[in-house]
Formats: sequence, C-alpha cells, structure tokens
Amino acid sequence: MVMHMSFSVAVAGASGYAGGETLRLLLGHPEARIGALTAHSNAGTPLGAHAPHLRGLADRVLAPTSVDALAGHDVVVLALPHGASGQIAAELPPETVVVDLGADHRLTSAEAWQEYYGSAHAGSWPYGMPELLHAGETAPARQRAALAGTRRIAVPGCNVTAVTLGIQPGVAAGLIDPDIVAVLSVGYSGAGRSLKPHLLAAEAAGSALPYAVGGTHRHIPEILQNLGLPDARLSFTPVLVPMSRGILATVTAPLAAGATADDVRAAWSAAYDGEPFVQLLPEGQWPASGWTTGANTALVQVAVDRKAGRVVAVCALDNLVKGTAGAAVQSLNLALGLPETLGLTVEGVAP
Ligand SMILES: NC(=O)C1=CN([C@@H]2O[C@H](COP(=O)(O)OP(=O)(O)OC[C@H]3O[C@@H](n4cnc5c(N)ncnc54)[C@H](OP(=O)(O)O)[C@@H]3O)[C@@H](O)[C@H]2O)C=CC1
Ligand SMILES: CC(=O)N[C@@H](CCC(=O)OP(=O)(O)O)C(=O)O
Repeated sequence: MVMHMSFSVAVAGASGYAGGETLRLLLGHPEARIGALTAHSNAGTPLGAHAPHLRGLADRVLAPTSVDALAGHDVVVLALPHGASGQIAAELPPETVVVDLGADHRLTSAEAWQEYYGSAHAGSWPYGMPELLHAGETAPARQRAALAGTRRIAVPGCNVTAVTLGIQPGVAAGLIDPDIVAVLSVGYSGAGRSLKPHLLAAEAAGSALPYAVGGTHRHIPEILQNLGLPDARLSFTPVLVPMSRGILATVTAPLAAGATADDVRAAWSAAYDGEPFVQLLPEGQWPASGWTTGANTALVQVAVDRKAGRVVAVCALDNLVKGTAGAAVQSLNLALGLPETLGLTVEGVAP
C-alpha cells in the first residue's frame, strides 16, 4: 500500500464560488486537512451562511483575510479578486505551496498585464495546466514537469482552459493557421457571486448575452501565451447562457495548406492519449457542457469543415472544476508529489 503525507490547507476567499468549490474538492481529498478559512466583507460569519452545501464546514467561522491567518499551513489557496493576491502571496513563506486561482500570476508579459488589467504586474508563476503543450511538443510533458515540486501555482482562467485545450493540438502540430475564432457559451457562476444586475434571474434566465465583445476580454493574452502565438489573430467572444456552471467553447481556425482531416484526428488524439482529465471523444460525438458538471474533465471533439477550409474544435468543461478548483487540486497534487488524480473525479453529474 502506498502511504502519502497529509497536508494542511488554508483557503482565502472561502465565501466565494471558486473558494467554495475548492473546499468541496478538498473535503473529498484523502490527504487534505482543512485549516483557516478567510473572507473579506463576510469575515466573522459562518461558512454555512454562504456555502450551505458544504455540510462538513457549515459551522466554521470565516476569519479576515491576512497573512497571519494564512501562514503556518502547508498549502494556501487564494481565491480572491484579481489584484488582491499579489501582495498577500509575496508575504507568505517561500516553503508554503501557494495556489492562486486569480489572474495575478498567470501572464509572463508585464505589458500584457498592464494593458488588460491596468495595475502593477505581480509576476509570473508556473502555470497550473498540466496538459499544456509547449512549442514543438505533441504530448504534454514540460508543463507537468514544471509543476512537480513547485511552491507557487498560477491556476488558469476557465475560458482560457476551454479554448487552449480545444485548439492547442492543432497549433503544436502546425495544422492550423494562426487566425483563430473562439465563441463560448458560459454559465453564470464564472462571474463570481457578487451582485451584478445582468445576472439577476429575471434578466438572465431564458436569455443569452454576449459580453467583453471586440477583443477586450482579459483572457485573450493568456490564451495567446498558452498557444505560444503572441502575434496570432484571436477573435474571442463569450456568451452568457442560462446555466449555473459550464463552458462550451467552439474554436475554429483555417486548416493549414496540405493538412488533412486524418492529420487533425491524429494530432488531437496524440495530444490527449492517456491524459486522465482531457478526453477526445469518439469521432462524431460532440460534447455537452452538462456531461462535465462536478467533474475535473474536459471533453474535446474536432472535425474539419472542408467547404469552409477550417478546423472546428469544441471543448466542454465545468468552469468551477477543470476551469478552476479541479485544476488547482490537480496541480497541487503534482506540487506535493501526490498522485495527480487524488481527490478528483472524471465522472460528471447528469442529468
Ligand atoms: N468563478 C469561476 O468560475 C472562476 C473564478 N476564477 C477566479 O477565482 C477568483 C475568485 O472568483 P469567484 O470565487 O468567482 O469570486 P466571488 O466573487 O464568488 O468570491 C470572491 C471572494 O474574494 C473575497 N474578496 C472580495 N474582495 C476582496 C478583497 N478586496 N480582498 C480579499 N478578499 C476579497 C470575497 O469575500 P467576501 O464574500 O467576504 O466579500 C469572496 O470570498 C477570481 O480571481 C476569479 O477570477 C478563476 C476561474 C474561474
Ligand atoms: C460569466 C463570466 O463572467 N465569466 C468570467 C470567467 C472568469 C474566469 O475564468 O476567471 P478569471 O476571472 O480568473 O480569469 C469571465 O468571462 O470573465
């Protein structure tokens, strides 16, 4: 029998959606001991007032978020708004494994950070997407290796994960031209749980609403960074649709000259062969976001539209699991030397 070391973990932003989902996964993780839980405006209230589905932690009172409250744990998860984690992270001990669910440490380019986030750049950490392909790779190797033993993890954005996993095999294998169009159906929970008028049920239920249209979304530089194509054309349009969780990303790009449908199938297949959490579906079966609900799974399908001369890739995932908290636990497992799949499931909740 393999024995593992347990670890203590504090979660900052425990009253939010991403923090709550991280706690749900950690409650099912055999090695996690949940320590301090912190919040901001809701400090001093019990977690059960905000996440009543987390029965095992319902009576735990949220502390104000501070370095003192978080230090002293083996792992600290920061589930805070953009810009709030940089300062705290800088003051945590170097031996602590710090997992940032926000964007603060994702971008390597300070200029891109300034352009899209408009504040001082906190720096860049190893990127929490084990399945990321690097230039010249056809199967993930280097990113997984970069996460092994690391003490700092920048967890990707959820839309970024869907687009990257959908199209990256074609980029890595040179099968598409860098003129990418991504249209995403996204669920409400991606926006967090603070009150926003366009998320009121009276306005959002039964309706579809595009946002951040016209090249303004903050995920654009992150996707281009992942694909190793800083100068590529990327048209990115998210559309809010009436679902609580989930992302369905449809990503298309011109098929490169001389490339065939067989080349495409072979590249996507090689990229995800043996991956525990990213699965290329059997030819002809297109994923639904609902199949991934609650699971750390990204489901991918690809085809060539011969008349349009384009590759069409679709990726479905749960924004709060593979899009955030699941990616965090998966990367954390690698950082701690635990089996990558510990505490995670590929099986979704349906219907
Ligand atoms: N939701 C999603 O699908 C995804 C979210 N993320 C990222 O995760 C992070 C958290 O997002 P999400 O959980 O959705 O957001 P929520 O709005 O649901 O939660 C935000 C959390 O941060 C706390 N908080 C708010 N303001 C501050 C502050 N100034 N300083 C410290 N803490 C603060 C809140 O505390 P309180 O309730 O007490 O005010 C709450 O616990 C963000 O960076 C987001 O981009 C990443 C990928 C996907
Ligand atoms: C519906 C909705 O608003 N979704 C969010 C997704 C947030 C996310 O992926 O995370 P980061 O903010 O950490 O990058 C959005 O599109 O901005």
